[in-house]
Amino acid sequence: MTLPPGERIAEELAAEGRPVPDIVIAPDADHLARAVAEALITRVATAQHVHGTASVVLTGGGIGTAVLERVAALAADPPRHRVDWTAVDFWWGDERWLPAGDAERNETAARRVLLDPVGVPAGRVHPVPPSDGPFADPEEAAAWYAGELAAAAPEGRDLARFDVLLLGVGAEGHVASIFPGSPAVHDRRTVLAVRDSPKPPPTRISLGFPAINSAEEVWLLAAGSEKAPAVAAALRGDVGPDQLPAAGVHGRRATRWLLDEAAAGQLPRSPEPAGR
Ligand SMILES: O=C(O)[C@H](O)[C@@H](O)[C@H](O)[C@H](O)COP(=O)(O)O
Repeated sequence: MTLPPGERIAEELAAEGRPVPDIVIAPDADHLARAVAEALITRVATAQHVHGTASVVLTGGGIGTAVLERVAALAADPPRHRVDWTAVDFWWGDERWLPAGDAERNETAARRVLLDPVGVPAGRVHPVPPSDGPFADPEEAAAWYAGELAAAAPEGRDLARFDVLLLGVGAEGHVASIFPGSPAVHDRRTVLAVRDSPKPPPTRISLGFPAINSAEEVWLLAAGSEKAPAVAAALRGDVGPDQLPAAGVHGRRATRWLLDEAAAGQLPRSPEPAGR
């Protein structure tokens, strides 16, 4: 599999003194999902080696779910992939405010394709509350989820440790349920209710920037040519997070953009080697 790095844009960012994210470009969405799944398993295994446990924040969306399907397939080959699935905590970067078990909930998809097949224990799955749960409205549910994140904080930290936080990227540059020009962009809370989302359903709960950017590693996933303008603008840094929320996220230790060729289509590229 060819995964050429986005060398030229990295050089440009470095020349401007801006932090250089890691850019990986896979040939297509299928190869991307496989490559991200392999990388995620390796990262989780490493975190377990160091901390005894690992913690992953999941995203909704097509490529995010495809990655989890691939992780489940790889997990069926334990001699190659030694992850203890009973020692991985799963949180969500955003959720749709819908009843438990609704097919549109990010939790429902994640349980079906990965969490149930690999046998993650209930106590390690931390779903955002559903609309038919104990909370009267998404604001109350968001406040409760913020409390859960705080309660899981290791000593010396305010929030649970996130080893990897996955984020799909919308064509207009949204991440989690932080949409361009919405109040969520400026909200400093760790978890917030989102109303009037331009992407259905309209009511959602999302981590805010402070929680997203507390992750050790943030992995932004994008496949398809409709994502190319947002990806290029976010990486060039010429548009701020208010217009392009994807431009406002970064991990404490690493920020990785994991793209397919189509989503990377508007990035500056190194010249083709002579003779090709
Ligand atoms: O619940 C959601 O809708 C999301 O978490 C959302 O932020 C998603 O990740 C992006 O819209 C990308 O989705 P696609 O990969 O399907 O384009």
